Amino acid sequence: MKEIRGGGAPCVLDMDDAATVGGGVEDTYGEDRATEEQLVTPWTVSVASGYNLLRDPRYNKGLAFTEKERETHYLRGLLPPAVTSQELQERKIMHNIRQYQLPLQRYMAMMDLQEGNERLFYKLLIDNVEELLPIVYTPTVGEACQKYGSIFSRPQGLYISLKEKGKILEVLKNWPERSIQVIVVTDGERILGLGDLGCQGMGIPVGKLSLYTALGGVRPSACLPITLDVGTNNEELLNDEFYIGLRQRRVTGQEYADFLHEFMAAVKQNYGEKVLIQFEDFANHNAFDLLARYGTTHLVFNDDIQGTASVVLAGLVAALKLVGGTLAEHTYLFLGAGEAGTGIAELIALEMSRQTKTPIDECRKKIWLVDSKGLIVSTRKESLQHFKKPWAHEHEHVGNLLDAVNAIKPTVLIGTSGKGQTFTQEVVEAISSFNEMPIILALSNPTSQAECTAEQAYTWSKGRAVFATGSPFDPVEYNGKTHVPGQRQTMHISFQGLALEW
Ligand SMILES: NC(=O)C1=CN([C@@H]2O[C@H](COP(=O)(O)OP(=O)(O)OC[C@H]3O[C@@H](n4cnc5c(N)ncnc54)[C@H](OP(=O)(O)O)[C@@H]3O)[C@@H](O)[C@H]2O)C=CC1
Ligand SMILES: CC(=O)C(=O)O
Ligand SMILES: [Mg+2]
Repeated sequence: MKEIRGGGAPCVLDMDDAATVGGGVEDTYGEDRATEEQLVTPWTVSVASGYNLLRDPRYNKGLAFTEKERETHYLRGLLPPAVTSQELQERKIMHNIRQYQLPLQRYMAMMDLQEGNERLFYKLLIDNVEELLPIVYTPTVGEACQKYGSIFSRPQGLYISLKEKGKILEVLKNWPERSIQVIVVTDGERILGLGDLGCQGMGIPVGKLSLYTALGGVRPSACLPITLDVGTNNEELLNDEFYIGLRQRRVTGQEYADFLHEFMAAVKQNYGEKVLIQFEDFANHNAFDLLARYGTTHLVFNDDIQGTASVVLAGLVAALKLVGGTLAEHTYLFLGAGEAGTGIAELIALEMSRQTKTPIDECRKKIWLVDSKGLIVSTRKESLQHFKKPWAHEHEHVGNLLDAVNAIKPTVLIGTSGKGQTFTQEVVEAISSFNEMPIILALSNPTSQAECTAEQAYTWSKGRAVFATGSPFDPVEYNGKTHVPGQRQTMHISFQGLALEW
């Protein structure tokens, strides 16, 4: 047995109950065992009770507090008399959320719930994942970030700005939780395909971490969303009176590197070396360097480079069962040669190399990428960013995607450009003219930035495309056949904002 003393009465925990459950973090607060019937002791600094308990999202149960709990925790009179189950509360909230016409209103309702009753929020998310994922993550989170200054009510994570330079460790200590397992951090420079949203990128770490809990089972108290505010180059935000970040342009070079270094050191000092730091939506001129710099000293992961690659490879392996052939027998063409594009390309090449025992350089030759200047070819090598160089193959200059499709004749076309409507009718018809079942992945987020819509992909390929998107699309009817996840050979990956449908 051990005794924990807060400001109120001592609480006695059975040590077996406090045992480590997963990831090496002790379940100090009893969250792993919490059910609706059994209220875990509501520790804050002291045991929360009465009015404070109702305002503590981690322990608030709203009208689901039982008569006994209302008595024990000084809640009498603070709640209306009805006692309702969590299930009834869930039905009520879903009913209310569905009344909202605008996705952003639904997003705000979900954020309110997260701030008011965390367990109900996660129950809702888990039970209605297909419906609510597009609300708490892409596409709606993109609009939420664009308007974050206007809709901001309460902070949901840590904001660490240049004002805190030299004091980042102290700032981390202001966060109420000690046992952090996962940090998702952004500097807001490449939010989905929407560009630099500065401090308002906070919606991304908050949304991604809610998926860690809802889909991955990581305790909410072990998750920490962080936004590093190093300024923004978004003039519209700098001139927006509601903007919540620093009103200055981004710092770069040594000043940026020093700030990031202080942050990385402070995280390790405060939470130990086992905390996972997930970099999210950094611009590529920083993302690759951060991963390389901290890959050997910290437990780091870049979702856009590495996470995307793993779900796309998994999707391709599944697609090949339908289309036929091995990874090495296919030819790949990417639109977009940044984090997502080169990250996916590298993992495909690695797996191809593993499967065929062929040197990776040879495997890379099956993969071609187009960036804003055209096909990446060897004559451009000198001027290319380092992460593009491995993809500079021998070929004459090709200036645009349509010409590249006709020249390379890919069997797989992958969009990671962040630019909407770039898989035009000509492009889809071209790839469909020499493939019975072209694999087309329009991965850019949010929906407005998708390279093409599901309807366009199925219509222009005459229903033959094996199609996947980054943000979800409704089922499409083409020639009397409904192309919908769950019908035909369907696979659906809903993590990482990726919905693969075929
Ligand atoms: N579905 C998913 O799970 C994921 C989706 N994404 C999405 O992928 C997109 C890109 O992200 P990321 O790779 O990090 O971004 P980057 O900025 O690193 O890369 C974008 C790439 O697209 C190229 N590009 C931009 N516009 C055009 C154009 N009109 N024609 C040809 N190429 C163009 C850029 O060219 P240049 O280098 O010449 O500037 C660059 O190579 C985003 O929309 C993001 O939301 C990202 C991660 C996961
Ligand atoms: C899904 C994701 O991580 C992105 O679009 O950036
Ligand atoms: Mg991302």
